[in-house]
Amino acid sequence: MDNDKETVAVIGAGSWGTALALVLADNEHRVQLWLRNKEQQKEINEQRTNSKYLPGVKLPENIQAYVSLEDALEGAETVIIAVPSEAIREIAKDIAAIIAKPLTFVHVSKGIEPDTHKRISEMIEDEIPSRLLKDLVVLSGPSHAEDVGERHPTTVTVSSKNMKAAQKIQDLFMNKHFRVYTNPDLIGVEIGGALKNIIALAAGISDGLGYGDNAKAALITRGLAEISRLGTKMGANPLTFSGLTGIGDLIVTCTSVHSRNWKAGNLLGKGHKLDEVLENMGMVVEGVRTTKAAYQLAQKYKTNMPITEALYNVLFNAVNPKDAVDQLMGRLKKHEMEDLVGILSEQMEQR
Ligand SMILES: NC(=O)C1=CN([C@@H]2O[C@H](COP(=O)(O)OP(=O)(O)OC[C@H]3O[C@@H](n4cnc5c(N)ncnc54)[C@H](OP(=O)(O)O)[C@@H]3O)[C@@H](O)[C@H]2O)C=CC1
Ligand SMILES: O=C(CO)COP(=O)(O)O
Repeated sequence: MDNDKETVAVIGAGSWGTALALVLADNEHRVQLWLRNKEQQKEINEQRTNSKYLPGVKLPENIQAYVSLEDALEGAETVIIAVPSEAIREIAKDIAAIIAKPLTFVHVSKGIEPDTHKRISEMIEDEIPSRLLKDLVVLSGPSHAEDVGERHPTTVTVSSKNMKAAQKIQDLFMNKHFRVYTNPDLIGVEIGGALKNIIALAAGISDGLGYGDNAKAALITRGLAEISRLGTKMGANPLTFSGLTGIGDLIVTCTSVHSRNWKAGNLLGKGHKLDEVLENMGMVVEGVRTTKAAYQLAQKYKTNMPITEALYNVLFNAVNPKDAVDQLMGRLKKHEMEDLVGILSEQMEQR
């Protein structure tokens, strides 16, 4: 493994930024972790814990927390952006105003922007001028911070327009607990990571309603079908959806009690209101915003996404979760492999 030691800035000390800082620190890099809360900074630097976002994990001395973005970026060649998708533009703009030379950026966020329908890498490209953007890499896959904090075996994928840069980030993070793959399909990797959160919210609702494993398996399988359908139309390689950033992340987020999206869905299924759920979570629930974006994208690309549509109605049109499930189950009968049938009949017609 090629692990040259370097100074890495991690922007965002939530659960994921902190867990990734730990991986980098285990690889003996010097980690400069940026956050906005002075109390949290003091706790990390003095007690070596981040009790709000990653309780029970001892952080090594080579992680230093900063509230000044300038200080966190000082001497860093690589910048990991680990804030919720809603904060990406603001943070990217702030970084661009500070740095003087091009740096490698890695984003680890999972979302799509409503209205613009931009992926995270596209939002970063909008905000950081190309002269300051050496390379841009995404890191995604089935990886709850809580498990990474325990150093449990975890696998993720990195992707970039420049695969040499992706390989460099693979080396930066890779260790015996954290295995990193590469995949050149940047669109597929970003779309899979973003859209699985919609299905995880739905799986949480299903569990909250007291429906069983059959319902969850159905949501995961048919969820993957609609993610692949939209993702392929947006330019992704369909094979990516059977990989870590597709089915892999869908499985972990729909089945883990650690998932913020599943937890929020679970409370909705139990009858709590969306505002109340989000207020009490204390951590980001990306699937809510992405449901809006995916609902708009389904219309734009004329793509059938019944689970996304049902969830959109629960979140934004006050449809009762049980009624939404009844509507999903009561739709017209259809062929399971409708996309495949469509492709095959087109091919037959062309012969
Ligand atoms: N948690 C996980 O296991 C994983 C998360 N992800 C993705 O990583 C991203 C971050 O998630 P996660 O770490 O869980 O989120 P958390 O809710 O745990 O933490 C969010 C962090 O971002 C900071 N933040 C929020 N808004 C702003 C803002 N406007 N400006 C600056 N900082 C801000 C928060 O700071 P403050 O405390 O001051 O509010 C906090 O440090 C998401 O896109 C998520 O989908 C991906 C894989 C795994
Ligand atoms: O993306 C994740 C795991 O891979 C985290 O999902 P949650 O935000 O639902 O916890």
